Amino acid sequence: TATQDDARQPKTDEDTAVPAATERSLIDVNPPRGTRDFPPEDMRLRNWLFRNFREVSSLMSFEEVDFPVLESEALFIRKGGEEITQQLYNFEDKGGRRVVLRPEITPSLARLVIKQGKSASLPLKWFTIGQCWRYERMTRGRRREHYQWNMDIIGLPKVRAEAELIHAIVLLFERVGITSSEVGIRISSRKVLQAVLQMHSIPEHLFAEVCVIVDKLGKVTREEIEKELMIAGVSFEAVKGIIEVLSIKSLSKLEEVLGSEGEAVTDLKSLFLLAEHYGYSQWINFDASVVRGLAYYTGVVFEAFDKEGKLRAICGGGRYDRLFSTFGSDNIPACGFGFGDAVILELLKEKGILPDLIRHVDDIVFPLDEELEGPASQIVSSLRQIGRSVDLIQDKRLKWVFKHAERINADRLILVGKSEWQSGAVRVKILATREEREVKVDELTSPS
Ligand SMILES: Nc1ccc(Br)nc1
Repeated sequence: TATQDDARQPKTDEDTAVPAATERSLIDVNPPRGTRDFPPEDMRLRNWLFRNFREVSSLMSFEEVDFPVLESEALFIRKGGEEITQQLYNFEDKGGRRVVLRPEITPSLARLVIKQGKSASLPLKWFTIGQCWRYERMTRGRRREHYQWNMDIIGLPKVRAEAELIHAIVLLFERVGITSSEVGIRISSRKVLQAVLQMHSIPEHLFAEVCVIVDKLGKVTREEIEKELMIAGVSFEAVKGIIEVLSIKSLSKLEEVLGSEGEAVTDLKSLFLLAEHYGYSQWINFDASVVRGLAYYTGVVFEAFDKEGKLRAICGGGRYDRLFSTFGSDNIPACGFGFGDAVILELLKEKGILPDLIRHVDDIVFPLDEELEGPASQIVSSLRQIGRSVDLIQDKRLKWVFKHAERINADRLILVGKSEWQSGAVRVKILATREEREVKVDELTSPS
């Protein structure tokens, strides 16, 4: 468009009549703060990643769903002081409604399950890939949007659901070339923390808030954690107990501390046994410090991380068995994870294993002069009719066309020339063999 042309370069052709001294102010060509454009090369990489998300979802027999990026603010108002609810991209629309650009997917998913009611026969295995937003003061210069692959299993109370979700994550890593020596999946259960709070008679209503605070372990100082826990009403003794239990790194040690009968230990032992059967034990380890930062998790929680510790969590998730009742619905057990589009690509880049995503087109068609544009269009149409991708080139010199054919890895370059056309033929160059010959037009669409 004119603006883009102007943006690219000032006009120098004498035949472009630009008034001598016009005031032209260039628009800001950058996207809004914290957001990204996806020019073709980046879009090819994003599509490659999303194709892998979709293929894993299909391997697991998950159904795709989608929701509006715009949601009612009420869906995300919850106690517990989570970062995600303190950074809502919220505003009032022209109808005076309080709305948000969604910060996560799970509440929308729960909303749709409730809306579908009995017509949604459980268990449901749903996935989506959607853009999520946060409004963060740009002081930290972090992105304000990212895309998340979400996989959720609704209606299965047992840890075999979590075992399925972790299998999906492992399958994804294997597909994109990541190994278990580079990435691990830390697993724990919030029932560990629940047991500790019960041991110290900490009231249930503090559970979610304590989880959100404890999730900051490793991100803020231990003193800060202890201070926030005390402010939240957790006794000094309980704070010590919490920190002590969360430093446990083995299930056997956890069993020593909590006993063998509690749900935390039995759930985790079942999950690690299932992992053996799936054959992905080498990807996972128990780590009691994993609690995740979302208030609504109630059971098993997990997150994938790069073992060099350079990056933020690659993905994370867990069981949320009370979310539906907090929305006023009959309660439905559920678990799920979110897998962002940014950290995984940073990791692949850092490992030097980003895929080389070349362009390709089956045919390039180029009329050698203007009066042959009609015949060229006729050829293009017949080729596309049989499903061949065709790049029709106009207003270029032949030298540029040859270079372009190499650049976009065309299989064939079809030159429409006057003399050949008069005998119902065109010149075809096969790029792979560099062979060039005259071909009858109706042969172009026959399987070669
Ligand atoms: N929840 C959320 C949304 C957007 C980004 Br970027 N990160 C996290």
